[in-house]
Amino acid sequence: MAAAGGEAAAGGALWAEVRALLPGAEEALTLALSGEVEECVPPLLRRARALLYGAGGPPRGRAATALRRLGDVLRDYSWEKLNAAPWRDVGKAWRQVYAYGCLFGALAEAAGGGPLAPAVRLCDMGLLMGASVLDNVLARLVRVLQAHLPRGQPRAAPAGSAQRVRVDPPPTPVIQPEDAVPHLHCPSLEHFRDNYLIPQKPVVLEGIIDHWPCMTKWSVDYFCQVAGCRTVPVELGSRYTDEEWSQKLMTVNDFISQYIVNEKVWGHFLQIPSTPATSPLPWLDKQIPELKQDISIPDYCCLGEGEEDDITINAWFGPEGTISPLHQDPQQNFLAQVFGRKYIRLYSPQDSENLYPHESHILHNTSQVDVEDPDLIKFPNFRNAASQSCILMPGQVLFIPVKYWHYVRSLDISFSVSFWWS
Ligand SMILES: O=C(O)CCC(=O)C(=O)O
Ligand SMILES: [Fe+2]
Repeated sequence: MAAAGGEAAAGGALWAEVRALLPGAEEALTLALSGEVEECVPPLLRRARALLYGAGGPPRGRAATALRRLGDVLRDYSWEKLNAAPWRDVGKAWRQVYAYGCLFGALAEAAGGGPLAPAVRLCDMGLLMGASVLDNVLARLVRVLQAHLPRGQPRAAPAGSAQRVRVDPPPTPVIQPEDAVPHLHCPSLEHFRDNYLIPQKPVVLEGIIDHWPCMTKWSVDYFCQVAGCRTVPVELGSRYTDEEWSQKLMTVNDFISQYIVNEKVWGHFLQIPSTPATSPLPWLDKQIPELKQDISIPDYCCLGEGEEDDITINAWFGPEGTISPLHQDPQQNFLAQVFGRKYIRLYSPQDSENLYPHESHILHNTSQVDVEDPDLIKFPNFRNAASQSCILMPGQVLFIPVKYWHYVRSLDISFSVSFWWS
């Protein structure tokens, strides 16, 4: 009895915190949308709102079941709209309906007093695929839910890993001094601007991120602890040009246990040096602000003309052997290495014709050449392309000028953060 009473009290505390995120009165939750949706949708939203406020406490029993179902219907209906057109053409109102579907579903789960992982997943889906509603309530709700989850455990070694045959990693490339990207320690803004930004020359900057909290805090275990239960977008496949490459949503814990901890096993079975990678999608920014607090925007970005809010921050977390094929991006880039090492090869945009970009529009920014094993019969001019290379070490930041071609291979389990700026 005592235990049940304790659980009820804990559930009550959770509901009180959840409820405090929502307006006090039913009409104050306006359900405003930024555009038109089909006329059957607003009554569904209002019905869900009435169920939420009607009980005076957490919806229970039939009210909870009805709220959960309405959440399902709102998500299913808007999901079809989200997938019926290219992403940029999907109306914001439909993404808001999807977010409301996630919100009502997550609230029904939280009210039910059961495990909270499904509610966390719904919040993440809404954050990833929906548009912000009620002053970004899903981000605030997931923080509350996470605080009530048991804190993630450091990962255990995979069962039987000690007996498995380990594959030797491919050798670390040797870089000739004449091909090495220059290194600079904390240059002044002017020196960087005049010698690297204006002439568009790559450089490795040292000493500029040593004070970032991520440098001491972040590790695979730390991610399991702060974000293990969070659903994030992941890219699976050794390189995005491969046929079997795909994107998937999965929890950080699942990604780590399947693709980071077991990566040597993969390498052994598949006899390939490279294994799956995580995503460049903005989950760091949107979903897990705890991690974003541990980094900052490099001061040198102020030399650009764009606004700080327009800087795109990408997180790259993957096992040893993950490859980003040779490609170019439309903005300047600071690629900051937090842990692990990366081998990076760079080619000037002036060499583009020697790099054989794919012909299709979608892969036009990607070279067809496998730079570490080029087919010189198929791509003979590749031998005329001049490259620079570096092994990016933890604490170093590589400046990649806009449109500069870059090829990246992780030499260890690696985490990098890139800042795309203009
Ligand atoms: O680190 C990687 O694998 C790729 C990084 C990259 O392409 C970028 O930051 O633009
Ligand atoms: Fe890139």
